[in-house]
Amino acid sequence: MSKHISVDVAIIGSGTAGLAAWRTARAHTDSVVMIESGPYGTTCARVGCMPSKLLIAAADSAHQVRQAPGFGIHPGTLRIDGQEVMARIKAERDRFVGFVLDSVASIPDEHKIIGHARFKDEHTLLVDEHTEVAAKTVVIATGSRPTYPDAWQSLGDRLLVNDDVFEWDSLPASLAVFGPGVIGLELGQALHRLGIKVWMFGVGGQVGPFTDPEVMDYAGHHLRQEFFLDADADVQRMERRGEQVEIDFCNAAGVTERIVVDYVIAATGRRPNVDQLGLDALDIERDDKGGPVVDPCTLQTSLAHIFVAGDASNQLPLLHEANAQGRIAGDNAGRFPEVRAGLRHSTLSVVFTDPQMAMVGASYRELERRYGNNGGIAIGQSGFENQGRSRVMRRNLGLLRLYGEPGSGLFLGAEMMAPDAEHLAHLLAWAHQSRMTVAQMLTMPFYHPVVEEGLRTALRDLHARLRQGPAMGDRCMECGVGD
Ligand SMILES: Cc1cc2nc3c(=O)[nH]c(=O)nc-3n(C[C@H](O)[C@H](O)[C@H](O)COP(=O)(O)OP(=O)(O)OC[C@H]3O[C@@H](n4cnc5c(N)ncnc54)[C@H](O)[C@@H]3O)c2cc1C
Ligand SMILES: NC(=O)c1ccc[n+]([C@@H]2O[C@H](COP(=O)([O-])OP(=O)(O)OC[C@H]3O[C@@H](n4cnc5c(N)ncnc54)[C@H](O)[C@@H]3O)[C@@H](O)[C@H]2O)c1
Repeated sequence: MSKHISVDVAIIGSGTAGLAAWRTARAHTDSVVMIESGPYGTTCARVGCMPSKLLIAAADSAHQVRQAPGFGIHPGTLRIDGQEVMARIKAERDRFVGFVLDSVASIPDEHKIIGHARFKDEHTLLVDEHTEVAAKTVVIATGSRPTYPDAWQSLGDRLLVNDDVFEWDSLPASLAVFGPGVIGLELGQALHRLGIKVWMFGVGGQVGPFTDPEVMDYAGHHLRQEFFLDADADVQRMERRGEQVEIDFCNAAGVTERIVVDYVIAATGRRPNVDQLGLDALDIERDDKGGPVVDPCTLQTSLAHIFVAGDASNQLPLLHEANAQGRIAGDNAGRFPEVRAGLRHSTLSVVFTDPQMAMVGASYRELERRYGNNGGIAIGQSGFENQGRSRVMRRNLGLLRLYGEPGSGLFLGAEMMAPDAEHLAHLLAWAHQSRMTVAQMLTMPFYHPVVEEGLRTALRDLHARLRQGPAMGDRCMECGVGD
């Protein structure tokens, strides 16, 4: 090691969590370093949230053109220029990355080290072979990376992960997407709507983030109307043939079918980047996947001066969580040993499919565990097929299920595939974090005609099932003209 430094706080990773940790730690001390082994710019801006939403925005545009005849509008032949689509995505992506690079540039040079960090011991990090950092506290904010079966490596450059999609100069003709989870569905549906022939394969029947079987069934059924989706696929063979990939799978009729695609996208989950940190050098408590056990309120590990934030913590791999966790961990690392329990928000996640998917508060599976599966919770629901505003917009697809606690009437959580779920989910998350009862939520104002009236229908249903309000009629008034 050519250089030895000593600091109060060392942060490993300069993604969303690392940058947030740097800002909050800096409020306590100027003796902070942030170590980064890859390019600056964050996963969110470079290969995650932002480019994926840009791709989806282009796909939405194509979809609206295709939907226009349903309103009596006939825009003519749709032409999708793959080069222009990708050029806009990359230009806007670069703009978002540029904002992050600007804020990284504003961090003093002495606070930044380039290289891969690993632990030598509880208070010492080695960065590549050039710097040894002695730190009073450490924040691990190393993010996550895609994971897929090793055997798929044989596909060479025909095997892609999300990062690769955003480097395309144009759009391919055909794809197989493995993993109908969050990334697979967002990318797969968008690419299908951009004219690519998409086959999507899953395991075990899981679709999207859902744990409520009714919402999952609804989503699977609806998505299958749009593109090929086998959520419990029997894929028998996958082999590279020249510049393409040949896949044999057992189709719904039980017959082996062969497809040939330009690329395979692996969207089969992500793993925290904690396996190359030299954790074996530490006597730190680990979970069953080998990651450090992390206190959700302080973000401390069993070694009190080592914190984990963002995707690396393996809690909720979402952007706002990375930011919130980074702030808590950085604040605690800076103020150590006077650590504080930070505010953890109610769970809120949104998948930008069409219709969107969302989860709020406790999931159905969590509540089943907590309350038992013998009717322990009350469930209210509403469909969006006949919801007034949704029908007006011809976006009348969706199922919203709300969970409430019998007796107290507390709102516990929700799972949904619904129009504008991103907005419904925020209302519900705010109510959940405010610990509102279903009765209190029903006293809130609802405009007309809006998608939120569908939420009110589900709340009334839940209220009735909690036996705190009148039974729902077969048809609710607001589906048509409103209250
Ligand atoms: C395709 C896609 C779409 C997404 N869409 C959304 C969305 O719409 N909404 C949402 O909320 N979330 C979304 N996410 C998730 C979100 O992007 C992540 O939760 C978030 O970016 C994680 O931030 P982070 O700081 O934990 O990790 P990162 O931003 O990945 O930062 C980790 C950093 O640590 C560095 N590093 C790793 N190991 C070391 C080491 N040993 N030494 C030094 N540096 C190291 C890495 O190079 C990296 O720069 C999406 C993710 C993907 C992949
Ligand atoms: N809108 C958003 O907020 C957003 C968008 C993208 C990603 N993310 C975050 O990134 C995380 C990771 O996303 P992801 O989609 O990679 O993971 P995921 O866990 O959501 O989905 C992985 C899917 O792959 C399936 N699978 C696993 N092995 C398989 C195999 N061999 N063949 C076929 N299918 C297989 C799983 O059953 C699951 O359905 C998400 O949990 C989310 O937190 C969020």
